[in-house]
Amino acid sequence: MTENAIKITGLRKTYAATGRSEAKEALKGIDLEVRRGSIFGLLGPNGAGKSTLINILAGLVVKSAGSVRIWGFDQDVNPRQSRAAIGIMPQEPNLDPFFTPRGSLEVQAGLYGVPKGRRRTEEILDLIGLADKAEAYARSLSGGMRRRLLLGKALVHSPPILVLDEPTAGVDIELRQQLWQNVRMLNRQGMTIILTTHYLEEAEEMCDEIAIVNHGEIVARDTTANLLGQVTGKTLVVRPREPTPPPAGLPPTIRCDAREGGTLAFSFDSRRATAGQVLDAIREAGVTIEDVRTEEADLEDVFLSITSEKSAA
Ligand SMILES: Nc1ncnc2c1ncn2[C@@H]1O[C@H](COP(=O)(O)OP(=O)(O)OP(=O)(O)O)[C@@H](O)[C@H]1O
Repeated sequence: MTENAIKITGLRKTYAATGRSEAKEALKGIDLEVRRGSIFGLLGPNGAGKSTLINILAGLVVKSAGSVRIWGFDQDVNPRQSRAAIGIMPQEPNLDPFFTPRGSLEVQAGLYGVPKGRRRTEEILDLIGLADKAEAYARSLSGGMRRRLLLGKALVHSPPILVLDEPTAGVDIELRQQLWQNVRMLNRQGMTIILTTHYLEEAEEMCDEIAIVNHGEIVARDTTANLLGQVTGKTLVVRPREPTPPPAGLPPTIRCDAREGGTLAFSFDSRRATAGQVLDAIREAGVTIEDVRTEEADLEDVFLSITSEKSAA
């Protein structure tokens, strides 16, 4: 039987009350399994509990209840092995400004007890594209280089699982692509990848499977394709040649709302009609189309469809 990369059961976290704030139940009993070898997306809005979950995996936050197994090691029974099985690229660059990239990687390897003969410092410098900056002080590195160094630090102990916490927030396109190339390559070599992101497009492109966390609970857990397939509502935004009110005479399956700026938004269910059929219906209803664009499903749509299904059930 194959062990999962991660197996979480009944995980709860309540942050204690402080003088200023009330106690906060950040995780309300999470069950989650992540398959070995997958690229797994953990999605959710701000404050959903993603960082809390990741920090528990990293051993930085102490859970209130439940069990966490990392690469088969129970965190409570084998804390050292479970910590060694995971590498975390944190959200915030927490680099010592006086270390060089080579120095940072060496220190990190030392912290994980990697013997000198088994360190992969030069290989990692190459991978993250910092070989020519190996002796530069961290404070002289660009934001993008710092991010890459954080990825390098997460890899020094050759963990089988890599966790990336919002790796592309505020990152330019070039760095984003480089980062994803690296991640794909590591995954091809067998590494399990877990990433959090706010961007559904990114998750759609990268992840095999996704869990959506909201208010400390998992509200959806499926393959990416299945999850996106749940969003069947589509919208065509039309700019009419002349100012036009929402036309009468549309089929009942198409809804029309007037938007600011004189555009009309036509919403329909993609299981019932194609965009071409909707465009025909719009023309038949007497609208002359100057311009048209589609609105793609985003994380919000997935949330809306999931929560409305739950409340309708
Ligand atoms: N140290 C803390 N003490 C008290 N409450 C906390 C602490 N850390 C997080 N919280 C609260 O727990 C909830 C979950 O926060 P968490 O940071 O895990 O969410 P998140 O999904 O990672 O959000 P983001 O995307 O903004 O990082 C939030 O309501 C947050 O205010």
